[in-house]
Amino acid sequence: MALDYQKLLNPSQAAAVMQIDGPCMIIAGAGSGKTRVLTYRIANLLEQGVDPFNILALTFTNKAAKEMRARIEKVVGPEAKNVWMGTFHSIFARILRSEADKIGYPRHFTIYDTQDSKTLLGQIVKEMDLDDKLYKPNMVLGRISAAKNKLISVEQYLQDPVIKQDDEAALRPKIGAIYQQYALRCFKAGAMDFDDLLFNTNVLFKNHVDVLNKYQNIFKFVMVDEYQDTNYSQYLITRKLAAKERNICVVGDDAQSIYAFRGADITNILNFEKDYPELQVFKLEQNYRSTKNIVKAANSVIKNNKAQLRKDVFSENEEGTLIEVLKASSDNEEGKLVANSIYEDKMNQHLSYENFAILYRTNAQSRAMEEALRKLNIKYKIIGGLSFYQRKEIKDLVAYLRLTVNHNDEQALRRVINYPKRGIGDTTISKLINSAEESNHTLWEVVSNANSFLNTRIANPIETFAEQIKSYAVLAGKEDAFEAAKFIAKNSGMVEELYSDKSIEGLSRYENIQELLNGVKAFVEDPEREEKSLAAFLQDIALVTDTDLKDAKDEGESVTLMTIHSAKGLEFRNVYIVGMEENLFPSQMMITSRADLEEERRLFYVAITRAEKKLTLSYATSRYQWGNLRSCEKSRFLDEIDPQYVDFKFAASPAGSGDGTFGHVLERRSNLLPTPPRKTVATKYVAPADFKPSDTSNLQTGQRVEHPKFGFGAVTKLEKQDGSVKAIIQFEEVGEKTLLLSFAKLRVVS
Ligand SMILES: Nc1ncnc2c1ncn2[C@@H]1O[C@H](COP(=O)(O)OP(=O)(O)OP(=O)(O)O)[C@@H](O)[C@H]1O
Ligand SMILES: [Mg+2]
Repeated sequence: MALDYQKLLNPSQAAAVMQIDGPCMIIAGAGSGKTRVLTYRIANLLEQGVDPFNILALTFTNKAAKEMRARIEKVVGPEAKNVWMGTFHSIFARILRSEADKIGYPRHFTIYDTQDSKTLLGQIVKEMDLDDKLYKPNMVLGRISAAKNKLISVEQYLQDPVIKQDDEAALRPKIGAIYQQYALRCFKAGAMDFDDLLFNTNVLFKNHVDVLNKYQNIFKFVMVDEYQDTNYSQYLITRKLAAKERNICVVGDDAQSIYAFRGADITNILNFEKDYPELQVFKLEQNYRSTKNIVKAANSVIKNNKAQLRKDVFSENEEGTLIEVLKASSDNEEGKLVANSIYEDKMNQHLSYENFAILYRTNAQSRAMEEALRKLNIKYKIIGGLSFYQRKEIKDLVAYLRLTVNHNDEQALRRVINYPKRGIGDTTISKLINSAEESNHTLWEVVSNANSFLNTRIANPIETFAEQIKSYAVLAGKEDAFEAAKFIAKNSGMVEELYSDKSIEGLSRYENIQELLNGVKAFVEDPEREEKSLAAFLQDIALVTDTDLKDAKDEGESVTLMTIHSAKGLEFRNVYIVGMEENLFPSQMMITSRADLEEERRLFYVAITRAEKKLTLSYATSRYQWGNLRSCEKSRFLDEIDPQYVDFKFAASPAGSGDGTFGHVLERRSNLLPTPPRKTVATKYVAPADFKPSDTSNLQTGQRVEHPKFGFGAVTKLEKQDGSVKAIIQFEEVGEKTLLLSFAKLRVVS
């Protein structure tokens, strides 16, 4: 049955959906249905008889792609499955895999994650005898990444006089040399980092016109969501793909461009108009997501930006409640206020915790929120931060799997060559690395022929290890991913190693390994997967983005916590934007120029426009940063919102209190709380499942800590005694305890 687009869409949306031939662009405000238009546009193409294999839709997260696919499938049926839909990285990783030989890569190339890239850069800086304080991996990776996203190759980087001048002025003249070595090492290891996936796609299309032709014929219709956040490398890929048919449709919002720091380029929107003079432009002005108040407040904020395309966004939804502002005396207090408010709204308005999201500027802010939510027994999930796949034990097992599929994967090899311990010491590993360097072999080639490089006694365990890995490869060639992974987890000794550790953390690491194996099993049993090999599984997990993890471990009804960056495109009934303070939001690091401040303001605009019904902003007048208590000033962004949309009553300093603390107001809030049933709001401390103790060798008095049994507390005194250190800690719930640091499992929370 054909869809009634006139009913599902407003006239401009419907017009954009019906326009099939030729380039089109929709640059419109938040919540105006851009993503909805793309979804129905694909549905319409399919209804018109377009082959799903001829449609390419690029989204910002895999999760967005999944949702879009599910919606289309609902209306047009299972053929929606065959539409090419995904992030730039996942789609082009797939294409690179089938064309890898053309650019000299193995078919089963590894994808290095950011951590792998940084580790490798650290190793290179050390090998080159450079100052690691000057050449911090994070900074170097940022430079290399920026170069790659502008398609600047190693050769160009080394030759460009302007770049040379820049690096010299920054007293970092060796970045080019590091880039060169880094690219070489990745290539030798058969590995690509995230930026390479786009860079190499461009290389592929540039050097192999036949390949480009092939994909131009496949992708007769190209669509891009969140176009404002594409970088040059992505822009060029889409331009090349659409060059033949010119059926390209992009949607975005210049007011929501928030990735300039990663090379996203607003000029891509302007270029688009130049590239396609026959372009049709559609305007969408009605916001369907949020109340009038929220939309007007968002407009009043973004108006302060000079650099933006003028557009009016309005809402026909209800007026809605005013924006609430909460003022707290500290970050912990802020957590409490937010948690209380969530609890209260959930109870009074019969909502589900799924309706709530807490958004913050930096991941570190989640700590105070988590603490407060846990105390009220409110379930939450964190998107981003240290994700499942970044945990040590998971990375260890995944390294075994990667090494099985691609023996040359140097970072994986270095990670597991002596884990679990098999008597291959650091000196030996250094020797192997040097031998590889000197003889111009890969590390794996040296490892698998260790006898030719080292004496027999040292070489034997190394060769045994190599044989082991080779046998895994044989197995992985015959069995599916699950059988292979299960065998490798056991045979490598990892399972036994973790099982023998009976501590709480040891147990949770063991469970994480089981969880990973469950994931592999689900992958293998998914009827929609054609390829069930270990290599296919690895590709799947290499491209999990932070936001995708929302689905990874669904713990039922829970509040969502994430950075504003990961909230792009999403919507929640009630939204809290916390940490509305100068130097935090806008971020101190980001406001050295007007352009940076405008990017921060766009980020604020993105945050506001995630809310459907209720928006709450909060700030604290003091906050722990780097272990010190600092006083903070409220964010200038709060004053930029037109006050007629804001309710400051919760933030008003109580008359006559004079000290500016929030005691009275807190009380007022607490009075508003319905008396919670005792069971739900237990004061008893509950340790989180993933509790991880910190290194406490530098513990200071005054620091806040968390103990798996005693809960939260502050260190009041540290005493040295017979070489060990005793800490006296005042716990909030159980009072003072004296603990020996060498035994106590403490997590430092600030
Ligand atoms: N014509 C319409 N009728 C009913 N609901 C609509 C209509 N258009 C959009 N919506 C709804 O409004 C909400 C926002 O739409 P959508 O997410 O597509 O907006 P967007 O422009 O992509 O927003 P963002 O800029 O945040 O990505 C969604 O819940 C969507 O289903
Ligand atoms: Mg959208």
